[in-house]
Amino acid sequence: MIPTLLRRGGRLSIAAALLTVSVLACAKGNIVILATGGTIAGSGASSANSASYQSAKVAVDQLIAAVPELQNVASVRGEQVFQIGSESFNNERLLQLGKRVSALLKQNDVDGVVITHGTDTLEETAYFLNLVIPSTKPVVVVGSMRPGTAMSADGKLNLYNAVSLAVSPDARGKGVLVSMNDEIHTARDVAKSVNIKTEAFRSPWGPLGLVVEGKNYWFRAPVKRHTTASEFNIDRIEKLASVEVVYGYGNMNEQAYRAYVGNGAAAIIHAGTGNGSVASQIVPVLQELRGKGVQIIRSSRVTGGGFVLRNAEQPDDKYDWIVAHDFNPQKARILAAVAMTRTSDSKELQRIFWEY
Ligand SMILES: NC(=O)CC[C@H](N)C(=O)O
Repeated sequence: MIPTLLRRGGRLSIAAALLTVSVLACAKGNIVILATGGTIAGSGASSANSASYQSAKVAVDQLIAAVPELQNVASVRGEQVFQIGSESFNNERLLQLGKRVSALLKQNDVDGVVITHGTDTLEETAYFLNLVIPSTKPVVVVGSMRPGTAMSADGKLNLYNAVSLAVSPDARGKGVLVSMNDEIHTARDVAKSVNIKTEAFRSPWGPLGLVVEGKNYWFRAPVKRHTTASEFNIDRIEKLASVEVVYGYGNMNEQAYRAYVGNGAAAIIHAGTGNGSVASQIVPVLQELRGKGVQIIRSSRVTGGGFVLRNAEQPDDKYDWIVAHDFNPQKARILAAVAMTRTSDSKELQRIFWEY
């Protein structure tokens, strides 16, 4: 471009060329970091405190200031949405965060959003956003396992990778992503699998790729419906359905199921043993609750790859129950809570569990 302009000669052309070059050099994408708390905003008493510290202490502007390298990859600004441990997320906070993400992504001056988040329920928020945000712009959810005050803290690099991922054109249209420990995961699959190590997040079907020194290396892409291909849209959701999880174990009793339904639960996620199996004394209870209109959704408490199929272990067709397929119980709760804003038909709900 410059030689062409120079050949045409004249001072104006040279000035235009220089202006174009400097605009191109500065044309970094705009990323908004929505901070919600967690260990990535944590602070400990000493640098040796990698595991005992207080989460949700450091404000978003301090997080950004601590990584000046962010400004090399994007124009970054922050908003403090919450300052909480992610165990204190609830449906109202999910909706508030989702609506803010959706509003930001509609702006022409926003190219992507990074959400800093505690790791305990990170996979639930990320999957929720994956279902309801109608945008191809990247949304990257990131946390850390050590507070910024600790030796070998992982937050800075995780944040740098998350921002460089969020500003990448090749991250568009891949649904909500989780970037931790140099890996890129789809929000659909990823789950916190270890609670003390920096390699805390795993996807049973593998990560989508790696991010190394701000460059993405992709190996696969999500095939399930998400974001712009989803039938759910945060802009049309004002309240999530009441869905509760009951954990399966030996010596099960019926009290938790009945208590939740008595309190208005529209669906119960049965976090069953193995294949989502149901103890013989619980089967008639779940049949009775289904008869009252409550949806019964069988999932597995198995970590790292639960997989529940219809009519395996229990006759789901006969009982009109639903299976959660490969979703862990907490993600099954999110999907059911979103899906039941649109339908209370069990066949439709089962279709949704296969498709998303
Ligand atoms: N590593 C973490 O982020 C855990 C801290 C806290 N329990 C949270 O989820 O926010």
